[in-house]
Amino acid sequence: MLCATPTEETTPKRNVYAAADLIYNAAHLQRPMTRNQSRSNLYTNLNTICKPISIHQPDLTYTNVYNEGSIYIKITLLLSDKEGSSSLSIHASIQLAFFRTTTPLNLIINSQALTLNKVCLDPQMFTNVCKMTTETQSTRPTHKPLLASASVRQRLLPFTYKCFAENLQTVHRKQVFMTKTKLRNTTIMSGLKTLSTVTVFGGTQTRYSHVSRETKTEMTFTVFMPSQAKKSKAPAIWYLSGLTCNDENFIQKAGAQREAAHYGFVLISPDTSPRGAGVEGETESWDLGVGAGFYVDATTPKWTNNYRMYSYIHHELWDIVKSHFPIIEDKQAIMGHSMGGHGALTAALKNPGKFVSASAFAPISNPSQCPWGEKAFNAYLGQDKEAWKEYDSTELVRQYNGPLLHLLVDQGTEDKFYKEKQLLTENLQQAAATNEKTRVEINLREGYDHSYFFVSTFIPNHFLFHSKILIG
Ligand SMILES: N[C@@H](CCC(=O)N[C@@H](CSC=O)C(=O)NCC(=O)O)C(=O)O
Repeated sequence: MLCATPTEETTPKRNVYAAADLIYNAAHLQRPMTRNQSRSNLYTNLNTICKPISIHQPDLTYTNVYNEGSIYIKITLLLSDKEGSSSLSIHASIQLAFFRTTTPLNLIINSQALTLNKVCLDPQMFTNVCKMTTETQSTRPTHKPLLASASVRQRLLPFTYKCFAENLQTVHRKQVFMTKTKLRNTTIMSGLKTLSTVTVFGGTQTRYSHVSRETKTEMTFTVFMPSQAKKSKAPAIWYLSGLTCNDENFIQKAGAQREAAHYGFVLISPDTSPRGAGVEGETESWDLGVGAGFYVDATTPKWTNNYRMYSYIHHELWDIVKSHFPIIEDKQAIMGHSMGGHGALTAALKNPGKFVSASAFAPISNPSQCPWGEKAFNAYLGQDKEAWKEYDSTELVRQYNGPLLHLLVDQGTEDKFYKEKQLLTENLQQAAATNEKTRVEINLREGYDHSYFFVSTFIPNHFLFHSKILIG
C-alpha cells in the first residue's frame, strides 16, 4: 500500500511513488497494490531515475491498529532524481500493512524500519530490489499479496495516496484506535521506545531505544530531564562514556543527576558503539568494536557500514534530541570520560560554536600516539595517519579557529592508563598552549585512578565549569 501526500501526479513524482513501492516491497511486508500494469515499466527504469536519500523513522503518530490486526505505519522517504537535484526531491509516504504476530509490535516496527534503512542506504541493494521487482512484476503480474484476508485487502484499497487523511476522519475512524493504547508496557514516540524511567532529584531519568539510520542497529540512550525543563526549555550537557561502557554506566555511577537537577540541565548520554551489527570480530576485544566505537565514522570496508558513532551522535541523535526534548539549542555543552573524553573534546574542537564548552575526565588526548588509539584508528580509519588527525584532540586543538573555547580536563595521577601512556594529557596541554582561541584548564588530581570513583569526585567541578558558560 502506497500513500503519498502530493496530489499532482507529474511523471517524476509518479516515479517516486513507484520507488517508494519498491522499497516497501523489499521489506517483505506485502506486494504493492498494483494500480495498473504500466507500473512495471516504471520499475524497469527506476534505478536509473531515482535514488533514495534518506528514510525517516516511522511516524507513529500516524500508526493505527485495526480490528483485524493489520497495522498502518507512515514512513517518509526522501528520494530524488539520479543527479540529486533538490528541486526534484520529494517526500513520499508509504503505508505499511502487516499482521500482528506474537512478536511485540515495537520489534516489528523497528525491524521493518531497519530493513527499509538498509535498502535506502545501500545502492547495490536498491538496484537489486529494482531488478527483483521487475522480474516479479513480469512473471507474476497477478502476484498474491501477502495479506491473508480479502476483507482486509478491501479495507486497504481506499487508502490510496489521495485519501488517507479523509479516511481517518470518516468510516474507518470508528474501527481505529491509536496504537498507544495497544502497546502494552512500552511507549513509543515517533520511533523512540521508552525502556525505563525513574524519578531522581525531582527530575526523570529515562532510557530510550530507536533504530538508527547511521549504525543500522537498535541504539539506546538516556536522558535526565530536570524539573525545570517541565516549564521551559533548558540547557543541555552531553556525556560520552569510555571503553566497555554503555549509556548507563555514567547515569548509575557518576552522581550527575544531583548536579543536573541543581542547575536545571538536561543530560544526554549515548551508547559507545553499535551493538549486534554482526561485524566479524566486533566482540573479540574490549578496546575495539562493541563498547569501543571511538566516536568516529569508520571508513574501512569492514566497519564503515555500522561504526558511525560520530554521525550517529552529532547528526542523528542531535536531531532526535532537538525534536523530542525541551532543550535550548544554542546552549549545549559536552563532557566525557577516557574514550568519551576524547569524543567530547574532538566534538567541540571539530564543530566551532556547536558546544559552548567541553570537559573531560582522563581523556585519550592524543589517540594517534597511544596503543588504544593506534589500534582503533588503524581498524576504523585505515593506515593513512593524516585521516587520524581529524579525530585527535591534540591535533585539532592546534588548528581550532572558532569562538573562544573553554576546555576543562581532570586527570588522576594514580590512573594506570595514564601511567601506561594511553592518555597523553601533557601532549594536549602543550598543543593547546599554542592556540589563543582555546583556554584549557588541566588539573592533575593526586592519588586518583581512572574509575568512576574519580569521575564522581570531580563531577561537581565539571558542572560548575559548564554552568558558568551555559547560564553565566
Ligand atoms: N576492562 C578494562 C577496563 C575498562 C575500563 O576501565 N573502562 C573504563 C573506561 S577506559 C577508557 O575509555 C570505564 O569507564 N569502565 C566502566 C566503568 O563503569 O568503570 C580492563 O581490563 O582494565
